[in-house]
Amino acid sequence: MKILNVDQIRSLDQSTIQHEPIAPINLMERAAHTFVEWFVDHFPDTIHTKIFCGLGNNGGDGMAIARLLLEHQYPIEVYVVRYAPRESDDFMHNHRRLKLLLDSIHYIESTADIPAIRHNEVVIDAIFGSGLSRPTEGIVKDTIQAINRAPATVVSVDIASGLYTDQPNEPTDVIIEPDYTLTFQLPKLALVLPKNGPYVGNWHILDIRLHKRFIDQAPTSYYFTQPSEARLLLRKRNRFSNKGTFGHALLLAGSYGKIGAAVLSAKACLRAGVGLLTVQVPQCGYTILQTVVPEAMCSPDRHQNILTGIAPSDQAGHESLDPSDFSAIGIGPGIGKAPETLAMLKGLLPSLKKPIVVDADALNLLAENRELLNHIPPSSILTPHPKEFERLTKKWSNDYQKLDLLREFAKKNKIVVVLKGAFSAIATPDGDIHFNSTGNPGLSTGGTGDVLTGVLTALLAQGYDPVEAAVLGVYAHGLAGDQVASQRGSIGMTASDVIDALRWE
Ligand SMILES: NC(=O)C1=CN([C@@H]2O[C@H](COP(=O)(O)OP(=O)(O)OC[C@H]3O[C@@H](n4cnc5c(N)ncnc54)[C@H](O)[C@@H]3O)[C@@H](O)[C@H]2O)[C@@H](O)CC1
Ligand SMILES: Nc1ncnc2c1ncn2[C@@H]1O[C@H](COP(=O)(O)OP(=O)(O)O)[C@@H](O)[C@H]1O
Ligand SMILES: [K+]
Repeated sequence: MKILNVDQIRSLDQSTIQHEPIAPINLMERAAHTFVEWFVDHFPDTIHTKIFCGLGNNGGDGMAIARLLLEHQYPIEVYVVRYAPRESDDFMHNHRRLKLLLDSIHYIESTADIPAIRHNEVVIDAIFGSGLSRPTEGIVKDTIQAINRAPATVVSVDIASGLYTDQPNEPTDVIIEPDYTLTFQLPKLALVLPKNGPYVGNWHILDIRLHKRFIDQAPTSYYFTQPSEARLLLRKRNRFSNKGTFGHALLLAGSYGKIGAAVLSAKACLRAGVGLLTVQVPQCGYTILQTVVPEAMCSPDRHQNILTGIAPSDQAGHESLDPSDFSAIGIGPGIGKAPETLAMLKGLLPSLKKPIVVDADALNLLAENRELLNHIPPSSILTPHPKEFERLTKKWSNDYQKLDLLREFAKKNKIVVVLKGAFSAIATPDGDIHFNSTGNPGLSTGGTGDVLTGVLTALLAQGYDPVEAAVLGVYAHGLAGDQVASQRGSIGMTASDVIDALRWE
């Protein structure tokens, strides 16, 4: 699903009005209807609801929502924040209709007009939507602060009032902090950025049937992975397949005290459908790996405690590995940053031809030896969390700048970069960014990144195109986390739970 910018959204509204065709006021009515459908599903009709409206079309939505909630018998109060002398036409239309049904509509012109808001109430925030063009001030700012101080549940219409749709806010901006955002038709860039967490809450998309052809043709570099899109990426298995069909992956993982990282990646790699798996671990990990992941072959490193190289045969009879024998290689989980491990990377990278997966300390080694980036095979997948990404690039001052850095880094190095976190951002060598839609805070626990490395390595080994592998793998990883959360809650989720919950259907 595409993410469009504010100008495109405005044109999309116009295109819908022109081509469907539909009168603007009826489009507003449709938006209000979809909002109310969601609202009725989530809140009983006994709940006291205060609706705060601005004077533009977001306020118009609020007026229409108020009327529809009245029809559903909700006890509502409506407050119009009078910050300017002029209202939009569609606001005025809905204001007139509401006045016929509601004895009193309240107007907020000074702080004395702001009502007390109690904990057992719901606030609907319809002050500003995508039309926000400057920071909130005066009576709007006072009203927003009062709503934020109140213990009530807050639901924002389209986007929290005060939050820009596709550009950074200043830290001093006053913005509604909703529990829910119900956004129309398409996700907005602001909704997937970490710093905006408090101004977004749980957000959902309401389909208001805006002009599909316009959306299909609109240029964008931002996408949000929908379940149907992820499902389409999944390859069907041939009845006559054999284990050779699904590739042979090599994982280079683990060091003394971090063999668990190797175990987790290995198990996840198998659960993501790889045909054959070899794991190279330091010798201290050999027995562990052979015991807990018997499905994987294990190649012990020459070194007892760290990884030092894809070893040629030695006197102890350790078999030599040839990187070109593997359909995909994943490097990094738990490997540490010993000089010998760096030497291994330096020796290995230039010899590789196929895309690989690079994670964790392998990324930190790259950050400290940036010339190695030139030897990463094209279309490889790097999976930094924000701190690792900062080490690879530089500090950013806001999330929008971070996205620019991410895009440039992926383009310049011709690689796929998965910047992990809530709504992980996957940057492609072409400069597109796909935000993941699955996952939850339960995944913020040690080892889930190692699981992702195993999953991505398995998908590459099976021949998935690297961008598709990243989009599908990150989606499936998050979905597994959601599955665990729905069964046992998100607190206390472990990386092993996530592996067990991986499903490919
Ligand atoms: N155009 C359409 O067809 C539809 C629009 N819809 C609603 O319309 C909203 C956008 O409406 P508008 O474009 O009227 O804009 P808003 O209602 O978001 O804002 C109203 C106006 O306030 C002014 N303004 C911006 N920032 C301000 C500030 N900080 N202080 C004071 N005034 C400020 C601007 O002139 C802006 O146009 C969407 O978010 C959505 O809720 C929906 O009804 C769906 C259909
Ligand atoms: N709040 C969150 N919502 C969704 N996914 C999350 C959240 N926090 C972490 N994750 C996911 O969990 C994984 C954590 O990876 P990482 O930070 O490398 O952990 P580790 O190094 O401990 O394995 C990533 O895939 C990330 O996207
Ligand atoms: K709003």
